[in-house]
Amino acid sequence: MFILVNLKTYPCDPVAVAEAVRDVDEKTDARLAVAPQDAHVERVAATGVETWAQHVDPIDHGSNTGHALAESLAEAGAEGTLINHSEKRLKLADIDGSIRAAERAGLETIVCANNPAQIGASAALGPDAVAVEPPELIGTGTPVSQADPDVVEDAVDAADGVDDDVSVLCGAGISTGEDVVSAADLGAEGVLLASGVAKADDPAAALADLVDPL
Ligand SMILES: O=C[C@H](O)COP(=O)(O)O
Repeated sequence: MFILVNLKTYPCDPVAVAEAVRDVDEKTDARLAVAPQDAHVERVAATGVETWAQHVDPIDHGSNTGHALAESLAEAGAEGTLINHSEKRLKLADIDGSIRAAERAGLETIVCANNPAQIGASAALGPDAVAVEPPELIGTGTPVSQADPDVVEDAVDAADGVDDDVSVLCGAGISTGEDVVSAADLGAEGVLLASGVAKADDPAAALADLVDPL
């Protein structure tokens, strides 16, 4: 299982969380990574943890202001990027452009989507993976893999129907190892989570619990 911890703009210490993720990653067969804010990518990557960007824009070097350039994030140490997160929605043409920008910079891609229909459309654009996240469950602590298993299974079917090389993750409310096991049982190859680690009193303990049953 791939466990991607999105730090969003939570007021946690990104380096401390990154070090905890790195330490847990070294003790489990699961693959763990962290997606910090752009300003923290370089410091987080320096810990040795697999580091992801939260977003890239569909742009190239040039006359662009206030954008996230894929090449710059890759140079800072990012190995992959989220695209179209529920909190950073893009138009279809921009999702396509962001995937192409990420590919140009050598970044792995996960396109997020609200539901199985959007997962199918996203898979058709050829990312490495897609992640289904019902927006109403994000940040609630109610795990999508247990509260809405159909949406995960339908997302897996939707992606497989378009391109079975595209991996499917699920996210929203995931915070325990039991939630991760439920996601795997539904066919997800990974989980995307945030508050369960970034807002935990003890992120290292929360991470240990996430991988314990794997
Ligand atoms: O990127 C992560 C997802 O939006 C899930 O967030 P959450 O784990 O706080 O529900």
